[in-house]
Amino acid sequence: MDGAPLLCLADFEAAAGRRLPPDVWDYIRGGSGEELTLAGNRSAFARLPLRPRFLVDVETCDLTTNLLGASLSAPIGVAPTAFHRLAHPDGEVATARGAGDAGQLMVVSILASRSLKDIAAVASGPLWLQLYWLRRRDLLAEVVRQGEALGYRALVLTVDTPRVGRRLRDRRNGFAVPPDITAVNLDDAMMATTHDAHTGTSALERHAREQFDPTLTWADLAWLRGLTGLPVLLKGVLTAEDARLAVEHGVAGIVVSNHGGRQLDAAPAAIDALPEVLDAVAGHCPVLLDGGVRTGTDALKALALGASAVLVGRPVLWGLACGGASGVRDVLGVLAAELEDAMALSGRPRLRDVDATLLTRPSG
Ligand SMILES: Cc1cc2nc3c(=O)[nH]c(=O)nc-3n(C[C@H](O)[C@H](O)[C@H](O)COP(=O)(O)O)c2cc1C
Ligand SMILES: CCCCC(=O)C(=O)O
Repeated sequence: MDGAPLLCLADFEAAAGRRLPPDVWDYIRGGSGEELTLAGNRSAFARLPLRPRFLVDVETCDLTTNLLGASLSAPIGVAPTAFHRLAHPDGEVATARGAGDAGQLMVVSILASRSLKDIAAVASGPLWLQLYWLRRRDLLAEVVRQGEALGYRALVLTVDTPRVGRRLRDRRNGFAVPPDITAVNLDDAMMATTHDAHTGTSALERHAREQFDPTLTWADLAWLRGLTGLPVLLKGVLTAEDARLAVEHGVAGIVVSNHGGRQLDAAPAAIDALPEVLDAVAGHCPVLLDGGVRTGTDALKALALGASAVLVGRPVLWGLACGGASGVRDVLGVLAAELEDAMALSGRPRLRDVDATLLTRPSG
């Protein structure tokens, strides 16, 4: 690691930005279109003040929680992001080690650059597997079977990506995935286009147009359910209407997310979409959130609104770039320490005390 101490996630971001090649850095940090949603994910958190209570015994704050049967040291996990070897040579194996050391959940992307088997072999914490709906259903089914056999505990189907958003940084850079980094859990021939660099276009955008199935509808979920006994969560839900449909289709959970501002630009900030989704779900399944979580107080705000946990995407890649497994452990550790601190300083020592009164004055 650099000489300067890395005390908050912004420190990891600055250090990672100095280490990574400019086109990879742009791929990681960028959003789509005018990057309104990317900025909104942060500014929406900043607009929510917390209402601390005092004269509460906060000597011990308990962050431990249980999510779909998995015990976690804190309600904070790793969001699925593609190609971790872009950030560190050990890729997802380092991430899984770091997340396990931190006692936290890792959601592994179907576009992981290490095998599901190697990741599972080092993981001491729970793993979930994220899916994109591929036109090649045979490959999708094979990945699901493999994940289930290896002990991945849930599937997270990302619904906000019928195609990849207009990411102008990647188009300007002619971004393509370097030839030595591949989505090893999928077919090499199918992934070949991800390495195809052309100025003015993004190889990942072109790849997704070819390989992701944009005809996916609610009716197709039954096919996925028929393949596996694993719980299925949907990632990318932003409205009450879709949340209600998700519950009707028997999902095990929902991740409120706008894909870190990388898909529909002008989609609502994740934290702003959370209340309507929670309202519609009415306790039928856990609701998680990702997008712009950078501090313990951000996490506390999402939990106060009713989220069961938060996930972080880019910060994990910053940790990886700064120090591999220990960098990931440290990023997750800083976030958990900040959350613990915020719980103490707001007079909410247990997660069950973290409720809407942290944000809104109770009536009466
Ligand atoms: C570089 C990068 C790659 C991503 N790859 C995936 C992916 O493979 N699957 C997926 O569902 N989401 C993917 N995402 C979205 C994340 O899961 C998550 O929604 C987002 O990063 C959360 O926002 P944050 O980065 O502000 O924490 C990716 C995000 C980034 C930044
Ligand atoms: C082809 C999709 C690339 C992974 C992804 O979801 C992202 O970059 O946001």
